[in-house]
Amino acid sequence: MELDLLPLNLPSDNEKLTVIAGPCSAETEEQVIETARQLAYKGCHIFRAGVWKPRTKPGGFEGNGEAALPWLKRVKEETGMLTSTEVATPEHVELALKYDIDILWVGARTSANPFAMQAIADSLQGVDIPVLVKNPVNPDLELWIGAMERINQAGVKRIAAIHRGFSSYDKKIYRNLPMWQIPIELRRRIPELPIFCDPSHIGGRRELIAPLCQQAMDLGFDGLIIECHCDPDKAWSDAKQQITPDILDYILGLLVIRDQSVTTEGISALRKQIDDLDNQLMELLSKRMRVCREIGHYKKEHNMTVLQTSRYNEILNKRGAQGSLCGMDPNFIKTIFEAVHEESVRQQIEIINQ
Ligand SMILES: O=C(O)C(=O)C[C@]1(C(=O)O)C=C[C@@H](O)C=C1
Repeated sequence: MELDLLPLNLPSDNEKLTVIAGPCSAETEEQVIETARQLAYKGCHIFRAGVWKPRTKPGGFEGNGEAALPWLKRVKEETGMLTSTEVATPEHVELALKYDIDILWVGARTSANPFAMQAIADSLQGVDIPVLVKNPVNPDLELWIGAMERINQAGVKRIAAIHRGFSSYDKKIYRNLPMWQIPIELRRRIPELPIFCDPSHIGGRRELIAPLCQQAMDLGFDGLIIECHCDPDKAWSDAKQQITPDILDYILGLLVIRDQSVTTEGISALRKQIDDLDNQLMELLSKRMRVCREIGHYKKEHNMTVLQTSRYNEILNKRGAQGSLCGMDPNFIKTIFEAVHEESVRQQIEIINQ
């Protein structure tokens, strides 16, 4: 199924970029209004605040619920900013609409659950409101697209994806692994779908927000959703990843926004070189596979196993080291040769079973 989309039609902060900013959670009326005022002063057009907070464990602050929605309404009245919040159930949708929230987003735990997505989609039948869908917690592109298809089937055409990274046991650098290849594949599959980056949840730490924003711009993302708090150290949730409106302004000021309208004419000669090199790679690969098939016949005649671990290891180590010397990431080389070996094994298995 293809998504039937319309432009989001959201105000941009500096012509090219849509920024949504505000606290992780709407804690108190004062905190919401103060943060919103500071953001509006810095030229921010869209305010975010979590009202219902899905926490990993019980006992944490789970949001003020409906009580916080009039605060967001006040933000809109007093600053002119659009407001947005996370919805996870049809009741949330109903209440958000009742309080004139302008933009809804669906969180990563909800987009991972088709039943929850369908219930939200059903509650949005006939409603024209932009809906931003975060990637599911697990790196499953089909699930992410499926979540957006459900919303789209309900008649919502202003849809965007939010890349918030993927949950992982390894939290050494990032809170959620960016796995950029997944939003890149989403862009390849649905080029007209706007993609926002959520550097706060990917990074989980203030220091990572600026480089993550830049990376998103380098990849041609359409917007950013960033957690901002008037007093981040005192935040009731996700304190480490929230920044002040001042810092946000500083980060956005330094951001280099790439020009997507530049034509690729100037690099056509270089692309021709790439085409020639790719052709050579293809020829070499097919020559290599021919030799592998020959080995396959030999293995069949001599009743040998296809998998030869010590040779496979030798190749991975040798080529990995060679890759480093040529300025390439050894993991990249490993991935390439793993794939080559996989195909070689597949072809040999076919041969020995003929
Ligand atoms: O050297 C072999 O035995 C091969 O069949 C070639 C090859 C390869 O593709 O490089 C394939 C399978 C083996 O596991 C090891 C290496």
